[in-house]
Amino acid sequence: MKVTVVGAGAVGASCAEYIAIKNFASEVIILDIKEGFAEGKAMDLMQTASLNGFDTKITGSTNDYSKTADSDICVITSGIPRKPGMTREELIGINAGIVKMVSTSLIEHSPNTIIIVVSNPMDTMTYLVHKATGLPKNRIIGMGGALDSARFKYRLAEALGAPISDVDGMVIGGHSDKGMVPLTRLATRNSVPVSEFISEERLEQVLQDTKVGGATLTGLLGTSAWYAPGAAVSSMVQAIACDTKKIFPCSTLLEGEYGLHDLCIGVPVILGKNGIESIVEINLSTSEKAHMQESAIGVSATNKLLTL
Ligand SMILES: NC(=O)c1ccc[n+]([C@@H]2O[C@H](COP(=O)([O-])OP(=O)(O)OC[C@H]3O[C@@H](n4cnc5c(N)ncnc54)[C@H](O)[C@@H]3O)[C@@H](O)[C@H]2O)c1
Ligand SMILES: O=C(O)C[C@H](O)C(=O)O
Repeated sequence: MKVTVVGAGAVGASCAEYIAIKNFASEVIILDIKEGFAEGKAMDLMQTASLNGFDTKITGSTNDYSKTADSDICVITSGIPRKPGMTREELIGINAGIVKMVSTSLIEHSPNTIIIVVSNPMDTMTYLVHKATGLPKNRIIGMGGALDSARFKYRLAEALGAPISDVDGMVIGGHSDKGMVPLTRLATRNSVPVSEFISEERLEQVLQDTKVGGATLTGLLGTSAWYAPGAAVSSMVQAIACDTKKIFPCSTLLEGEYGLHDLCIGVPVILGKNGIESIVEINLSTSEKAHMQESAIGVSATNKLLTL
């Protein structure tokens, strides 16, 4: 199993580290445009191998895509992150050009690969990769919902005073401050609806804190987060590499599912060796449907800013 991660920055390196520590891939290539940067990150990570007990071989490359040839999975984390006070959508001007160039370079060398898009604004970048590469929809997957759901579970556990392992919940919709749709109605503590334990007001606070999870961290860190994003990507890579068929909310091209067309947005999917094995259509309440519709309008408006 060969995995390429483009962008050796905060998220790319964290993602490569978690993939290596989980020890399911034989090879991870990290590629960056900055001279020597990916090679340095790869060497530093390889020097953790004996300490962390993994055999994954990590190699760095400065923009040499021939090193990425025949990758089974490629992750795109290249591009600029936001600064405090910015929205993810404001990154489109710089990141669209980077993501377009990177995705076409990747498939030149790995025509059968599965691409996971991380760069922001992620739903629009995932749509752009569709337009730029023409790959089948099961092989282009945006990462957002896995991270947002992890943050949702963190906030739920905090509100419930429960261990996170006792909590389950999912966030669908666009990966944006306004567009996320945390499914509070379906969240549970060990199979019991969370509404049995906490008030509607507290649950609303959990929902709001979840939606601004990325912005909150950006305010604290001065740049956007990397540990949870890296862990979220690595879990998706593992599900594909090990053909687990686990459900993750992912950004995927919708062609009528959830009543939506011609955009990529977060919905539950089954991940396996073919990438997206299927989209899971769950019954949403009237208000969840309305939030999803509103979220889709936001994503489509950002898509319109692309020059395709
Ligand atoms: N989808 C998500 O949930 C999620 C989560 C976190 C971050 N992000 C996004 O991921 C991106 C990366 O964030 P980061 O914190 O790692 O940023 P970073 O600045 O630490 O790293 C980005 C890296 O991309 C490299 N790069 C730029 N242009 C490139 C090119 N053409 N080819 C190869 N490499 C190139 C840079 O040299 C840099 O090393 C940002 O757009 C950020 O908003 C998304
Ligand atoms: O918040 C950001 O800009 C980065 C990322 O999308 C996140 O949610 O951490």
